[in-house]
Amino acid sequence: MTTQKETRNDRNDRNETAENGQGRISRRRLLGTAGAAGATGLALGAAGGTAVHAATASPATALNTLGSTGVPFHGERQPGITTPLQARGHLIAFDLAPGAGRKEAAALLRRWSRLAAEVMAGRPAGDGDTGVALDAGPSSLTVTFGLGRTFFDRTDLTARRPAALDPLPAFSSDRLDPKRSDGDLWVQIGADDGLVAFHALRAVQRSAGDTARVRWQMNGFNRSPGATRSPMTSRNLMGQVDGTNNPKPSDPDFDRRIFVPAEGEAAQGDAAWMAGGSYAVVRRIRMLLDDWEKLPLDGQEEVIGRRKSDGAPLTGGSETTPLALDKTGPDGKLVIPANAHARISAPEANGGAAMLRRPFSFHDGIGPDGTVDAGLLFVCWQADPLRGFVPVQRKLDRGDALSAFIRHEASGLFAVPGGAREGEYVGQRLLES
Ligand SMILES: C=CC1=C(C)c2cc3[nH]c(cc4nc(cc5[nH]c(cc1n2)c(C)c5CCC(=O)O)C(CCC(=O)O)=C4C)c(C)c3C=C
Ligand SMILES: [Fe+2]
Repeated sequence: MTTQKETRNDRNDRNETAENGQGRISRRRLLGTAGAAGATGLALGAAGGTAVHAATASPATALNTLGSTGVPFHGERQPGITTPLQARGHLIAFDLAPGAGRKEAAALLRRWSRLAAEVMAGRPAGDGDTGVALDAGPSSLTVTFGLGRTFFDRTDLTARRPAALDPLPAFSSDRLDPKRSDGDLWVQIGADDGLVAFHALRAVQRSAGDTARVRWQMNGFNRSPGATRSPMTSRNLMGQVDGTNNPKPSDPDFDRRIFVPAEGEAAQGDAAWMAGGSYAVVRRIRMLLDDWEKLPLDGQEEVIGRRKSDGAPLTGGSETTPLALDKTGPDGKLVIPANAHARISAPEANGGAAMLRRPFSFHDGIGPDGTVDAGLLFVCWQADPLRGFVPVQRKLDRGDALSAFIRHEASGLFAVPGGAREGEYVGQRLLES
């Protein structure tokens, strides 16, 4: 008989175990880890970030590195923040059901955390597993949990709500649909396989039981690993190389900008439970592709300030060359226009404000107005939205050339607590202290 603790593809490995300091894992899996580490280096090029990979392939199934690459659920930080962009994504927000309070919310987060640890390791989702992910390895699945502003009122924890969850300011270009915005709880699911991602999504939905109801769901995608000759920064649905100037985990101030510190002002008092956590701003940004695609190439490049072919600044060099913001052309005009998106959003133009952008593209067919309903599920991560998303969006709202081609249609801000240690669940430090 196969136990739930076993990997979907790991049934022959039962007797070949070795201690890894965190419990027992299969010897073949340990060997596989070394192989997957090579793949980690490849994957990092897509989004930057670190993920510890544990492979789960057995010789019987000979998974390639895409399927066998796994991301651990337990750790100081939640997965899905610095994990390289995955090919598939689901964003889903829940509201606690009437009558569900702190006790029920704690039980739900405990259930979800257990479930996430299982499916991220490539194991079944418990009794009644749907079988959708049978045959597949973990495929870089990540499940990330966040708490919305209203969660704290529903659970009588208003006094512990961090100031960073104050509502985002209204922006003049907002066209937000409240039904597709906010939510008590938020779950981000990413994987490099569509079936593995869907399997986790359904398991999360079913495990919500009577405690929480789906408020909204959005489905997205990115380029699949291996689709390009070598690992490259991904493109968005406007065709631009998008993600070049993201903060890198190797930057000296990366942790300070993206994660709430364990010590210092931000970690004191009522929000100490957020140590190691981060704040996610989620925006559904529709792209007005019919208008964008009519714009000639040089016009498109001026909107961003970078070449479309390779993402290099219009001032020359390659993708990673810094923008020469002061450079003028023979006509005396700035080569990177004053309203170019890359100029306006740069940290230098925003008092150093920075965020880690980790989006998914979306395509939901044709909208009621007959135009394509596609764009960017913009997800950005920061230690404090007032030093990340807010100042940058304020600036973009006032004079970004890209504004004519996009529409912000939904919005959410979520506190994403630090990772759960073994035996712990996400949010436990808030809910049980
Ligand atoms: C408030 C934050 C931002 C929103 C909203 C946003 C929307 C958005 N961006 C693109 C395409 C590109 N953005 C690029 C760079 C870039 N964008 C932001 C912020 C927001 N973008 C930042 C902070 C940066 C980096 C600026 C820098 O440091 O140079 C680029 C250039 C390549 C890159 O660095 O990633 C593109 C292309 C779209 C299509 C979009 C909404 C749909
Ligand atoms: Fe941008």
